[in-house]
Amino acid sequence: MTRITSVSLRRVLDSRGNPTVEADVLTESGGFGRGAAPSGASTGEYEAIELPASESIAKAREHAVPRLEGVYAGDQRAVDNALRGADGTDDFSAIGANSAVAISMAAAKAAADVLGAPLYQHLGGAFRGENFPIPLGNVVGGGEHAKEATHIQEFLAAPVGAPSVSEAVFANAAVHAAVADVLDERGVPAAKGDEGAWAPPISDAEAFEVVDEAVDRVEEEVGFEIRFGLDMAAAELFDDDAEAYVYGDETKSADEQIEYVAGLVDEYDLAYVEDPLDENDYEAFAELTDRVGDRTLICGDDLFVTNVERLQDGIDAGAANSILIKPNQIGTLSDAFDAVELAARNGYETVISHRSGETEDTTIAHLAVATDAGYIKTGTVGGERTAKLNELVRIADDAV
Ligand SMILES: O=C(O)[C@@H](CO)OP(=O)(O)O
Ligand SMILES: [Mg+2]
Repeated sequence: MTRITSVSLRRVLDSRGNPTVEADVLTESGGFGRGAAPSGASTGEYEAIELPASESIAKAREHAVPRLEGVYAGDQRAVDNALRGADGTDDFSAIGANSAVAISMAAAKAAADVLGAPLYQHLGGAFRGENFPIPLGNVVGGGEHAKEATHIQEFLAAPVGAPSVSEAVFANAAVHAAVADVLDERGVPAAKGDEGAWAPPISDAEAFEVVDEAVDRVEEEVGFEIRFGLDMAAAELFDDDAEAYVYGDETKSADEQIEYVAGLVDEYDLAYVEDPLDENDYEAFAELTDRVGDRTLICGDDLFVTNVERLQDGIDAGAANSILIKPNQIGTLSDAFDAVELAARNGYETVISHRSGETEDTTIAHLAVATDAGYIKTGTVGGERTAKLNELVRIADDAV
């Protein structure tokens, strides 16, 4: 029933207006699935390779599509193995991880369609967990996502005490709105960055004050605990030649960076810190985790790139205590599931994540529920972000 009869690929717009790959998968019994690849701006050095959309489509049409016809979409490993076999490299540099992930997601949806099950149920199976992820909502940002704003890439609201997904999602939107009020009161103009977060021309120190104040206001209003966290995207701050983290005119050594982040965790009771150190510095990650890992999540994004080998290195070194999962960093859903499983077996928390360049695709909302992830990072406002958040609200409605 789920035997694939056709795979078609096209170029569509992503949220930055760049071309990205969309895949449609059809099965012999009429099942249909559509998936679209997201795209990063602050990409990790070790990510699978995204090719220009047209090139990736041409290569995938030539090498992958013929291999996929006849494969069972319900057998996700077979689909993803066919993609790996068609590509023949470790990093999808032959057909592009953008085509690979779009097809992988489209096949999963086509199978769910045939089976008459929601995607989270198909992917998670009968024994999936009962938990719903806490959404981490980007409310202030800069770095590679907005020039002339903060050095730290993302300040993320974390509604850890929300009684439901819906209340969590609305709390993050309220923090986003409260940030606008606080900035306005301070006379700071603010445009928005790539993910819809406010991108004010203020220092990181002032951004901490603004977000702290906004979170306090909303916490009082809603009556449950809201904390906040960061994606420092420190690989983007790290200058290899200077061997230092560069914050405008200021630099910090690795030791100073550890000291700085540990201080922030305590001062602001941070719930979450992603990529606080360079993607090649497992040792510094381990040191920071040792210092503050009992009271906050230290998450590896560029560090692990959803790759089980890099995650295993991290586990061996004691680096971080959580992993960001981005299917397009590794190229297939099977690979993303393997990373989630390895993380879970070793007590690492998982955070399923969007990219800064996104589409209306909602797969990651289903993936988060299917894998029982503790968190999902998928923005706060803006259509390509609310597509996932609203899907999560629908799943929560549907699943009870
Ligand atoms: O660094 C990140 O975590 C992501 C998403 O927020 O950004 P990008 O997609 O640009 O890598
Ligand atoms: Mg990141």
